Amino acid sequence: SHGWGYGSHDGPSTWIEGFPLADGPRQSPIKIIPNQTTYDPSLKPLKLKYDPSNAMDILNNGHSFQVGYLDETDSSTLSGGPVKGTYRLKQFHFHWGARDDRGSEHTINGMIFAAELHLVHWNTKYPNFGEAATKPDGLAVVGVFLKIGAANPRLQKVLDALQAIQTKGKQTTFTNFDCKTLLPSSLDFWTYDGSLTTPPLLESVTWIVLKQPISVSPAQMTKFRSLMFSGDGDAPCHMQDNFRPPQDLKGRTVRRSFK
Ligand SMILES: CN[C@@H]1CN(c2cccc(OC)c2)S(=O)(=O)c2sc(S(N)(=O)=O)cc21
Ligand SMILES: [Zn+2]
Repeated sequence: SHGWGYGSHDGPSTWIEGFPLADGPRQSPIKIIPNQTTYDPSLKPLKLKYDPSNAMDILNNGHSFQVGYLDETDSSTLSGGPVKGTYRLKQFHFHWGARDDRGSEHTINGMIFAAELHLVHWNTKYPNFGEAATKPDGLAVVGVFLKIGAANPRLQKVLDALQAIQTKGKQTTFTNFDCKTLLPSSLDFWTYDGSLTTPPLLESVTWIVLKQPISVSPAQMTKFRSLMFSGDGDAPCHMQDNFRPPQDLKGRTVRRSFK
C-alpha cells in the first residue's frame, strides 16, 4: 500500500500527494474550542455496550497498535449520542507523542494531551466495515484523551501485551478485555462530522470526543514509546508522535451534549 507515516519524508504534510482528501471539507482532527461549540439538547445519551469476549487480538500495524474485536454480531455496539442506528466496535487504538506534552490529535482550547484513545465503530446499515468506511455516515469513532497523572491500572493489561508486538506486523491474541473500563466516568461529549485521521482519510466518521480525560502516568507513556514503527530487520524507529495535527474546520459546527 502507499507508504505513509509520521516522519519528515512521509508525514501528515506529505499525505496529500497520495490522498487528495487530505484537504477535503471534513477532515480530522480539529481544534475544539468549547465556547465556540453549540449545546444541542436533542442529542441522546451515548449508549456503549462492549462484550469482553469479543476482544480477539492486538496488532502492531506500523502506525499504531490496535486491539481488534469480533464484529460478526451486535454484542459490542455504540448507539444513541449523535448517531442513528447501531454501530459495531471494530478496533481501538491510540496516538501519542515522543514527550508527555504532545500526542493527542484533537485539542481543547489548544491544550494537547499526552495521548488519545480511538474506539472505531461501523454502521450496521452497511454489510461490512470496508463498505461502511466509504459512506458519510459509515463510521463513528469515540475519542478519549489521556492526561498525564496517576498510573491507570485499566491500561495495564494492554501495556503488558506490547512486549509481544514490538515491531511492525507483529500480532498476538488478546482476549477477555472490557474496553468499557478504559472510559471516563462521564460520557459528556463533543461531536462533529469528520474523517479518518490516517490515510485513506475517508470522510466517513462521526466523531464523538469525550470531555473527561482518563489518566496515564509518565512510566506508562514510556511503554507506548517502546513500540517500533519499523519491522524486524529494519533500522529501529520508535513508534511516537503518531498523531495528525488539527485540520481546518471549514465552516463545520461542533455540537456538545452538555450545558
Ligand atoms: C491505518 N488506519 C487505521 C486502521 N483502519 C483502516 C485500515 C485500512 C483501511 C481503512 O480505511 C478503509 C482503515 S481503521 O479504519 O480501523 C482506522 S480508524 C482511524 S482513526 N485515527 O481515524 O480513528 C485509524 C485507522
Ligand atoms: Zn486514531
